[in-house]
Amino acid sequence: MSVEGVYLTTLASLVDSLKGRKDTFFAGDLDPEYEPTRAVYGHRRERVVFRLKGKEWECVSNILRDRGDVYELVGARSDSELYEKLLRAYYSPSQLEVVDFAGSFRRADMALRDLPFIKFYREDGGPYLTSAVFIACWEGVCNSSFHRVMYIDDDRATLRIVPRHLHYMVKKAFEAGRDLPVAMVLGLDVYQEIAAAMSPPYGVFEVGIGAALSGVNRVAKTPLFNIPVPVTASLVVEGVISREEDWEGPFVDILSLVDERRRQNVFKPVAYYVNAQGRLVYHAIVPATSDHFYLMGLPREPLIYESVKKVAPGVRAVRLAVGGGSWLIGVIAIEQSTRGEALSAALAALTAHPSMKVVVVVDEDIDVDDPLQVEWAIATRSKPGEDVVVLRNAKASTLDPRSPEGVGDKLIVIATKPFNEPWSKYRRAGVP
Ligand SMILES: C/C(=C\C(=O)O)CCOP(=O)(O)O
Ligand SMILES: [Mn+2]
Repeated sequence: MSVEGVYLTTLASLVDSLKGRKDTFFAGDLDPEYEPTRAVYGHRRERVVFRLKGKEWECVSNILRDRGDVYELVGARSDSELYEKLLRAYYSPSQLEVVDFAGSFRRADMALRDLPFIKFYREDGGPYLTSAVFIACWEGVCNSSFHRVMYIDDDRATLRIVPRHLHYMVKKAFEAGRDLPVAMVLGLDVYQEIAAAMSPPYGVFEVGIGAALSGVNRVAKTPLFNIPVPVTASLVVEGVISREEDWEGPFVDILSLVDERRRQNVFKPVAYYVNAQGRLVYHAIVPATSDHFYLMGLPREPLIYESVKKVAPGVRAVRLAVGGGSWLIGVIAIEQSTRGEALSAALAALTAHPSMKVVVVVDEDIDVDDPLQVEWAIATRSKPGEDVVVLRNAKASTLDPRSPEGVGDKLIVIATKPFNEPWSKYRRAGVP
């Protein structure tokens, strides 16, 4: 939601911009147990603003109700503009300017119980933070990524670390006989959130990507661990990811399934810092609702698009379908220019997003946002004996109960018109 071209570069300014808007539901004080989930489920088409009973936080949910909200925030009018903007930031992260930490944050006397932990679903193993971003640096490389955090007590919380960059840093620190110092950041602006979800190659600091998107490139280095954090954050918690393990989960994830309980490392807070305005604003992402889909899945689409474009220059659209939790099912629309291109496009999509389990390739006349059109394409344009490929035992999503330990099968469905056949047999009849 850029206001006349000015990007809303803090979560507080975004919340302020919602005041008086008809498309916002002001829910008042909510009990942190289930009430935020109920409010979001009851107001899917509205932004939801609330306070958590007994806590100081202003919370906002449903920031991203649909793709249109992402376009508006990034200043794009179409997928191609959105992808172009996200990829430009991805390949040209901003140079970060380091400013004085004391100018942006002040030390606060807080404990984990003061943070906006919410129990979202009956099946959740405890109250959770769902928009905490962890920033860590190891041997000159800094990384920023989302991790769900489960409250244990005032000094301990477990976080889910899937085997990506933070996992690698934690492993390296443990091999060196050390806990990993981190900054847990809450209330980041949405541009930094998108960047943290993009997963660029190891060595690229996501905060530079977020800065390129928002235009705010200022970071401050935390007093104890010297970790650069965006000055837009509401709260910074310095702490360590310790070698101690405890239970994390169960937790209802993006697929609306109960992700299993696992032994995970314990986060131990050391010092809390509130932004200089003293305003605690939090993005309460209700799992398996639109904020989750558009913050976790959508930032992967430009990377899938780019990968597909290498082998299929006529790629028209890329979707992580909401029916697959915006994570497991991809739909790719291409204008075919050579034989075999559709299969290569499917392989490129699977490579770009290893959590993708099913990929359907359709022609350019199919609307990738309309599951009925995708079904129609499968029904009329695919010949299963030739157009269905199953790959076994590849890297897969840890969220899929059919891919234990993140190893699973892939399904490719080519639902494009056979390359050499005429369109006349395959075109949908029009109404004159
Ligand atoms: C744990 C994850 C998401 C969630 O809790 O909703 C990330 C899963 O990533 P994979 O690489 O697909 O396992
Ligand atoms: Mn990274």
